[in-house]
Amino acid sequence: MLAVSELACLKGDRLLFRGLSFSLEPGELLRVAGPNGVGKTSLLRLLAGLTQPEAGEVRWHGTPLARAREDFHRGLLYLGHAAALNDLLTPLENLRFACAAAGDEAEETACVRALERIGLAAQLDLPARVLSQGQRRRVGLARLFLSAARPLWILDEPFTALDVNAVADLAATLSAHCEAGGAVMLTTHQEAPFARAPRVLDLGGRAC
Ligand SMILES: Nc1ncnc2c1ncn2[C@@H]1O[C@H](COP(=O)(O)OP(=O)(O)OP(=O)(O)O)[C@@H](O)[C@H]1O
Repeated sequence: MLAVSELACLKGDRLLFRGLSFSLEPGELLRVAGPNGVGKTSLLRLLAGLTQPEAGEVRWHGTPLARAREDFHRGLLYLGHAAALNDLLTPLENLRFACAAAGDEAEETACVRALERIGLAAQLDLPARVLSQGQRRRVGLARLFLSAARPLWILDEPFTALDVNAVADLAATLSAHCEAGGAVMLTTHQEAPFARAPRVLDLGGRAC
């Protein structure tokens, strides 16, 4: 699905990593590990097309990303580590806006169902500014339930601020996506009860 070869990432005047090669196949869950500041978020942002690599190549189903951008972005769900909500809008409005911005036609009823599924049934009509950190995180994660058709999920710290039950629920959702033929690449500093242990890509040992 995704093939990364000889990737290098420069931030400011600091080379975070170089010569990074790995692949991600359907059904796989890949956890990017390593200490704070090693470059995990930078790697995910680079793969999501938000920044450019200093060197190396990313292929999507065998085609260099530069020539497969449209197809890649149709197949990708990227959730960054910040909740990125408009505080004046409700969870429902935020979710519909995020879907529209990503080019997804999300019916109101489907969005309501996704928010209920993620545990926000009682917060549907509240302004996002009054939500707790865990609830803000859940608004973003509700997109998972509207993105089954996107095979590749790249998630930066998706478990942050979630309670124990929500962590277990999210781990089950990600495991189910992989079992259905999707792939997940994520960063997290905490353990989660995945159905199968994730493959680990440790950036710590590769840092420059
Ligand atoms: N514009 C920049 N100029 C210089 N350094 C930068 C710039 N942007 C990011 N960095 C540095 O790049 C490094 C990698 O940051 P990144 O957010 O990718 O780390 P991370 O592994 O995700 O860390 P964490 O576990 O804390 O989330 C950090 O040391 C950060 O300070």
